[in-house]
Amino acid sequence: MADFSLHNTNIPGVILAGGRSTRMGQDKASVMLGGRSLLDHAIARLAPQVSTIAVNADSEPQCGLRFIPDIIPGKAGPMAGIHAAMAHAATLPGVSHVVTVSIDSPFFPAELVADFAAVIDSPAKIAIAASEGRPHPVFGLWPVSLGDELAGWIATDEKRRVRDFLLRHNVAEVAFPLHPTRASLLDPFFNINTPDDLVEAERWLQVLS
Ligand SMILES: Nc1nc2c(ncn2[C@@H]2O[C@H](COP(=O)(O)OP(=O)(O)OP(=O)(O)O)[C@@H](O)[C@H]2O)c(=O)[nH]1
Ligand SMILES: [Mg+2]
Repeated sequence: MADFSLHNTNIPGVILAGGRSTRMGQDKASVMLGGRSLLDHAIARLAPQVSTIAVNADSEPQCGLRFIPDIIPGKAGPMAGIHAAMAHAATLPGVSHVVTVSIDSPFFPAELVADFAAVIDSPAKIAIAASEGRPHPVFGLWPVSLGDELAGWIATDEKRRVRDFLLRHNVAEVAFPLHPTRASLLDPFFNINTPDDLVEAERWLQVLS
């Protein structure tokens, strides 16, 4: 039997909205989808699942939520945002893990945090999302105790690929099913990186029940 279980009433969430948005050509947080910004989509989807929400970005978003910039300078990639999330969550009382979601996947599962929490059976375990056999490691539940180690890894690893960091740890990959719509099945981690992806996301929004 597992000797550790996570109470999913005290898991803070961080929306990862940093990065360069090169392919989109504009800050993804303020990109509009179905009349709402991607930031508002992420907040609406995450709020029922977490105890608090903070936004990791380069500049303060106009949403009134706690703003946590990268601590490690130089746009070091998604792991820098995950590091900022861990450092922030480590200041909150009684918190062992923090969940991260990406700003550019607005259809992520409503059960994300509950399904992550269910597989955490030791304090140092990481859970990351997968769909259709592919991992989506920016969607993860991270032990806040890994903050210092992650900072050291970012400082020394050349490529700073999330997958390489995960290889060093106890990780559970949680597979999420495709989501039924009035058209075909939607990958809940559908990712908006380009203006064309945004057009496709608008089409998905029309057929979601
Ligand atoms: N904090 C932080 N987050 C980042 C950084 N780079 C990417 N991200 C986040 O990581 C996730 C995946 O980002 P991508 O879509 O791969 O990259 P992007 O920089 O937003 O866009 P591209 O420049 O088009 O690759 C998103 O949630 C980004 O906000 C970074 O340097 N710092
Ligand atoms: Mg992306």
